[in-house]
Amino acid sequence: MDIRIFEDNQELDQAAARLIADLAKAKPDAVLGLATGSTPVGIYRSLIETAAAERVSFKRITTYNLDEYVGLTPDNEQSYAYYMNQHLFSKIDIPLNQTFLPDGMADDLDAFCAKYDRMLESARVDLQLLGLGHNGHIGFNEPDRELTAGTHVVTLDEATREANARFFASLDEVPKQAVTMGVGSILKAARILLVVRGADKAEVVKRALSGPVTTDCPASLLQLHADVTVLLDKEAASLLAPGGNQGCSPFASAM
Ligand SMILES: O=P(O)(O)OC[C@H]1O[C@](O)(CO)[C@@H](O)[C@@H]1O
Repeated sequence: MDIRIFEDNQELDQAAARLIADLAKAKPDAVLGLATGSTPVGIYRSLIETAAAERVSFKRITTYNLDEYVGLTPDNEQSYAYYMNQHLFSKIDIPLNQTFLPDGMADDLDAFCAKYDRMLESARVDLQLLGLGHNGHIGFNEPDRELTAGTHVVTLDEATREANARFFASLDEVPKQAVTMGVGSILKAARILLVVRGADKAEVVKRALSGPVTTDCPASLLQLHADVTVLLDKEAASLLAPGGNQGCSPFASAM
């Protein structure tokens, strides 16, 4: 794992945006796996700026998002479809028919999941952006005795609903279910970019990067992937042993 630690959150955003922009330049028809939540907001802002400054085109890029709430229409401000349009798609030149998210409104969710997996199979993700939940979830793959490889419907942990309630008017409005790519699909990406910020995630960062590989912490499965880049702010990295077994040079810092 290539772990980079940043003193400055804007530099972290720029570093993540740089990786995505460089991929789009080197491979104009690249397939991106995208994430939502608070973590990528600054990354998308920085990517939009970089794309404008360096004339990076997304016209031939295809994107697949990790997850979506069940029961929220794309025009619902809390849906991840709305989030992606607001924070990225409406501000770059990507054709919307090349952007894909799980459909949490599908009449037959299981059939939709199978279809999403077929799409992911035929378009291998070049770079998968990931955030990290406090309980170690990636996408909406919650800790469990067993994890699911493919796209599936998941019942959200109460802790996840509570963490995400800040985006809704009340906890009651947070959907109880979501559709998420499975860990198998996530691990199939050629390269993974995990981004984590904040002291409140220091413990789970330590578990994910240097703890045992276990379904109790789905992000720990990333240790099995050959090409993972991790961008952390110094608070999120605060419990990692300097130069320890997570393969990290302390404060590799801003590139
Ligand atoms: O960036 P945040 O808002 O802390 O969310 C972290 C994780 O939670 C999710 O948004 C799902 O709850 C993930 O997609 C994300 O990786």
